[in-house]
Amino acid sequence: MKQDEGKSIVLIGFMGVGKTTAGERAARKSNRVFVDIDLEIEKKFTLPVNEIFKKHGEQAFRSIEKQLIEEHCHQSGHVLSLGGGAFMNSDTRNTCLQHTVVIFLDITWGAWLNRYKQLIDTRPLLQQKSLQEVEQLFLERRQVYAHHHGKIMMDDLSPDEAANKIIELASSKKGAVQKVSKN
Ligand SMILES: Nc1ncnc2c1ncn2[C@@H]1O[C@H](COP(=O)(O)OP(=O)(O)O)[C@@H](O)[C@H]1O
Ligand SMILES: O=C(O)C1=C[C@@H](OP(=O)(O)O)[C@@H](O)[C@H](O)C1
Ligand SMILES: [Mg+2]
Repeated sequence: MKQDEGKSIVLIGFMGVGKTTAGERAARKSNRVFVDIDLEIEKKFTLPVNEIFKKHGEQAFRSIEKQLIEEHCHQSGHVLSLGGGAFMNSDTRNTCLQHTVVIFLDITWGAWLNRYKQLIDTRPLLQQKSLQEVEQLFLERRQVYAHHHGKIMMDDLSPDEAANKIIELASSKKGAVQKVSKN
């Protein structure tokens, strides 16, 4: 990687927190290339995520997801929005933490609940679960998202405000991240 281009920024967090929306804006504002991993998976299967889960199963989705993140993590100067489940894979997690600046977009359960209805049609994992089970998943995953280089609380942020914070936080973390990657 050319040092002056900088590491890519990887956005993690629970489904619906705003990784795709804020990531696209952060990339545009900072002249970086934006990659949404879900969109790349959809292009590979030529199907929406929901249909991939139905026709090919979650395992097939996770396998391509892992492969695509691995490829994109080694590019410099990009903004990558991951799907909310991608970081549960320990290989993916370690690759991202080693080669990119990982930013956790966090949200409280109460604020997330306001988005639930607008998410359910397009997020297969929400369709199979009661609200209580979704909350359990939210809490479990939050512990895994705790492995990050920086965190932004999204409750009261517009997509543009979140994008500005992502750019600011990523540039402030550059030194610390370079130190980690040398080990
Ligand atoms: N900062 C925000 N404030 C309010 N709603 C948002 C915000 N960011 C995204 N949304 C809305 O929440 C939904 C999920 O956003 P999305 O970017 O797809 O999240 P993710 O990629 O984390 O699943 C979309 O309907 C989007 O319009
Ligand atoms: O949390 C998950 O396991 C998933 C999150 C989704 O992405 P978003 O986090 O962008 O909604 C998408 O990858 C798929 O529906 C599975
Ligand atoms: Mg997304």
